[in-house]
Amino acid sequence: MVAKLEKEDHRRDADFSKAMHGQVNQAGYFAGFLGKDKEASAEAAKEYFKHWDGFEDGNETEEEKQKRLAEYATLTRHYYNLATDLYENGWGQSFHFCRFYPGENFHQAIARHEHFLALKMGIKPGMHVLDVGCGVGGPAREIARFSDCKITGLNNNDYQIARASMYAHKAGLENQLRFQKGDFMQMSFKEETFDAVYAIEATVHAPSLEGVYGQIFRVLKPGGVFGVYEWLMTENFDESDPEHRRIRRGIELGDGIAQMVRIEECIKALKAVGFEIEYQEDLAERPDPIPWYYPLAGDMKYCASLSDIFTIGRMTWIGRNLAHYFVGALETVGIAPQGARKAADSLATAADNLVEGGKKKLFTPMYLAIARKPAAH
Ligand SMILES: CC(C)=CCC[C@@H](C)[C@H]1CC[C@H]2C3=C(CC[C@]12C)[C@@]1(C)CC[C@H](O)C[C@@H]1CC3
Repeated sequence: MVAKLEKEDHRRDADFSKAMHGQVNQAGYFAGFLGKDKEASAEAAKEYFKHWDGFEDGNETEEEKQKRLAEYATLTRHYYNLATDLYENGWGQSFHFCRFYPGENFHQAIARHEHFLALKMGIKPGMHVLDVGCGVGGPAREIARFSDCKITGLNNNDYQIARASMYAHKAGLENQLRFQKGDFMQMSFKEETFDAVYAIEATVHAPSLEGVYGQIFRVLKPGGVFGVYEWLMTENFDESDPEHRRIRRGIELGDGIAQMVRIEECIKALKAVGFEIEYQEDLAERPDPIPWYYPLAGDMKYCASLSDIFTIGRMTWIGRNLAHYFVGALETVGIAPQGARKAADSLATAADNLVEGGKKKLFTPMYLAIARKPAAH
């Protein structure tokens, strides 16, 4: 019965995705953006923003919060229905942050962050690895090449799965990569399937870290390793401070997150499901000369290549205004779907709050934990 209902849900989501995004094309954002079905896009925007409208300041009742947590799967799916093309166009195919060295360009730094995780986890050639919340597969392609392993990508958004599969094919990596639709809170993999599991800035979308880490623990082989870059509020975050709550809410709203918790809760959750923590570090605390949030702050002085000028220039005052009025104009004349401007604006809100949270050290997008499932379990 459960399997039948799950199949029906999957079919419904797949139909919606096809209706909204149409044919998956290689051109990415612009062609993809204009080819959207207007009605389905408006529906995705309505379904996403109904969870936030009126509660932007972070003042909501416990009942409202519980409702959002219960509906995390639809909330996240619709967030990525709205955000994926904007992300790809503005950031690339690896949906995460990273540290930067002076002179290192944006895409090199992003790839190094992925290599660092693979190295810390000790991913070896031939291992079968699970990527939880794989996006459009940027990190999976990089880690498959870097470590010579096989990766299964898990994601609950059909559009992202289709794009990840298309890119894997284009890269000639079909033998190493496969992508599967699924909910990370109820994975359909058999227990003890994978040698290693990683999650890059993805498990923050879960309604409970213990829930998703418990699933990861279950599908790992005994002795297997889990590596995660987690989004968390730091020990400086004060729940009773309205400014802190406003920043957290801005990040949650703009990034499709039902609820973001503190570092200590992440550690507690890892231990509670049975992991032995081998390494933990907030990489945002390293004394780097360039802050992780510089691209979102539009800080042009750190650009290290021509392509950086386009990526970072988008977030300057001029770039942001151009994007705002351009998307707005396209929506007004009916070229862009209804809700496109609101989606783009909510990403701008996300950017502002991520930068503020980063500057005030209230938030980290790169809490690194390497945890092992005990061998004799
Ligand atoms: C949402 C989670 C858990 C992870 C994604 C992290 C980042 C890749 C995104 C967070 C905020 C996003 C924004 C953009 C790209 C992807 C993020 C950095 C844009 C730069 C895309 C282009 C738009 O015009 C502005 C966006 C600001 C926010």
